[in-house]
Amino acid sequence: MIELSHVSKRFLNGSRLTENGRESYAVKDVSFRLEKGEIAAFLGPNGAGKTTTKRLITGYLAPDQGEIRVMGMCPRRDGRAVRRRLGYLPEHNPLYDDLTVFETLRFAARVQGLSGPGLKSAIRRMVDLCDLGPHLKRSVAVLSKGFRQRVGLAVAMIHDPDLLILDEPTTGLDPNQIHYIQQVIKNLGGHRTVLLSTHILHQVPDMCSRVLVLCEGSLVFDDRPQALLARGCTVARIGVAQEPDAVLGRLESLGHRATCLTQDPERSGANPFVPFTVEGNWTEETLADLAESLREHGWRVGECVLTPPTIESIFAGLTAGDGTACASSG
Ligand SMILES: Nc1ncnc2c1ncn2[C@@H]1O[C@H](COP(=O)(O)OP(=O)(O)OP(=O)(O)O)[C@@H](O)[C@H]1O
Repeated sequence: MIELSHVSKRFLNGSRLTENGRESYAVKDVSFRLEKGEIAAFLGPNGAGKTTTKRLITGYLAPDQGEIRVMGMCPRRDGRAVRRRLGYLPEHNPLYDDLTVFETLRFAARVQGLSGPGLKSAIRRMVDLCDLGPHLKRSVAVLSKGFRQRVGLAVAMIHDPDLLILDEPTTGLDPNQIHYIQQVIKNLGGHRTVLLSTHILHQVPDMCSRVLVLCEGSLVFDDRPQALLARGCTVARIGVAQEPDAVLGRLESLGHRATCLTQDPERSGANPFVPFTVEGNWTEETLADLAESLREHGWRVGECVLTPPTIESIFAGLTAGDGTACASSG
């Protein structure tokens, strides 16, 4: 369905070098293949190269190196044919405020070359899928963000595309609307391929069958969500009755990355222990060793617990860029 093979893209902004003297690529030697029916989360920190990759897939940009195939076609050479089978919901969901919902759908259908009974049934399908029936006569200008997003999704899908690219489809929505959009997207899997970027990571395991993570232009992860979760390191939570800076310094000198969990430890009341999280692939044994080495330093150590990894902590480790994630195993 989509195949990228060693694709690179560089923007020439006068300077082609980064501060450390390396050539700067927006996308660097990226290869992946998505099959029909897959719902893939396309993740990465700001500036990782997600939008550039999506623009390469849609044919808006040409790669400097490598090859892209979308449904067997080259998105640059066969741009029109590719776009006929591709739906795109951009992050800011541009809609015409002076049209009603019905007019918006009709306009989108016409732009896709639909007319007559085909146009009518396409609108009906989208009204059912995105539950827009009671809102058809409303002006887009007065829609809530959630309904606006449903209309954007309907516009992107009105021509029944095989491939759907969604840019942050649930950002800024309330939990009910997020749930609704998630269900719509989940139901698309099987017969359509969906490439979806989001910063709301905890949605990913439930919604997606595949996860791609970009970092500084390179693909750093490509597998199932379960494989991503399995990569996580168990984090230690530890309470120490001591000045946070002293504890952080001590942990750092022992080779651990730690964070103080209380902004203002003075206010922690009767409890003298300041809580910290310490990254690493901890076990009960290695955590006990750490506590012991802090006690040997003359400090009182309180609660020590292991906390399972979250998708957010795994993502942070994958995209830290300094290779230290999960390195400090206690
Ligand atoms: N048209 C352009 N001209 C010059 N540099 C660009 C252009 N588009 C993107 N870049 C640069 O390429 C890099 C990747 O940007 P891109 O927008 O693809 O990242 P992103 O992962 O989509 O980020 P975000 O999550 O913030 O949208 C960034 O350093 C960005 O500044």
